[in-house]
Amino acid sequence: MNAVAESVFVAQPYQAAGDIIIDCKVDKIFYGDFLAVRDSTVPIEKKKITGFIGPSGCGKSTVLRSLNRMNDLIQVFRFLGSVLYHGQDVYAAKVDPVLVRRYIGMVFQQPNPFSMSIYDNVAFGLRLNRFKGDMDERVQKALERAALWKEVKDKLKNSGLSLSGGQQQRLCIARAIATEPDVLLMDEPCSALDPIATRQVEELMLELKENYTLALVTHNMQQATRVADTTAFFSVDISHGGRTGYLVEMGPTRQIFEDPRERLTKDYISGQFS
Ligand SMILES: Nc1ncnc2c1ncn2[C@@H]1O[C@H](COP(=O)(O)OP(=O)(O)OP(=O)(O)O)[C@@H](O)[C@H]1O
Repeated sequence: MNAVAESVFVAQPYQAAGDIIIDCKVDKIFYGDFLAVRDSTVPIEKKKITGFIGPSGCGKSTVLRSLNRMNDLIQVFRFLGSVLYHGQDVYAAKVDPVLVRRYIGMVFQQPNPFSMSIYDNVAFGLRLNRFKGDMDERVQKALERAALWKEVKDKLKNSGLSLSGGQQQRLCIARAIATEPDVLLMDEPCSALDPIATRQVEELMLELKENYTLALVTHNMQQATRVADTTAFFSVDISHGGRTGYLVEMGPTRQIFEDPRERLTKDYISGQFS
């Protein structure tokens, strides 16, 4: 593909087979004057795992974090487009971003338990939301769903920071699901974990999709093939002297890896650039 063609490249929209829970249409995303992402339509299907892959700087995290307005915390961030969650634009003027994050939760790259007990970590969001129900039951349920309960049930008062890295990440997942969100955004959740802990978190993702919708940024292409139902491949357009990310292709993971439509996708997954 020559530079001019690449500069106007817009991916064919992915026609999702299932229900779409978040319909994200990025026109442009800026950090100050810097155009970070353009022209990317990324539908997130209900109770599926959508993987975001692509070279460094192509905007995977930027798009992921736009889905629950996490980037609002960055002053120079500007989003042009729409993110429809159950048909409602999360960027509409009257929408409270805190409420958006209540329904669309987030798990980060580095496990980041708070410096408090395992129990209090999981109860944190519930208390913030003034949860009035049975706290013990909800904490247990979240830890069970995060496949951590058996390992921590006798030491709930111990600090969350006393757990191993993999356990800490599962604790963060328990904290994120305790408030019963609909969608979990995961930004390279295994990059700080060893292979065994990575496998556990991947298995957990597959279990979680029975109840939740997941979107996952990963650098690890094997991980995308292992867990993602659908994969979105982003690249970087350097044709105008900038470094602007855009969606090249999105489709069922198998098709993206075994029979990609676009040359760029093929080159990336065959390791010809990174
Ligand atoms: N807070 C910020 N302020 C300014 N520019 C930013 C900010 N965050 C990201 N960027 C820029 O936006 C572009 C996209 O970054 P982003 O982190 O979304 O890419 P990525 O594909 O997730 O990269 P990586 O795989 O390296 O994590 C990059 O050029 C990056 O430098």
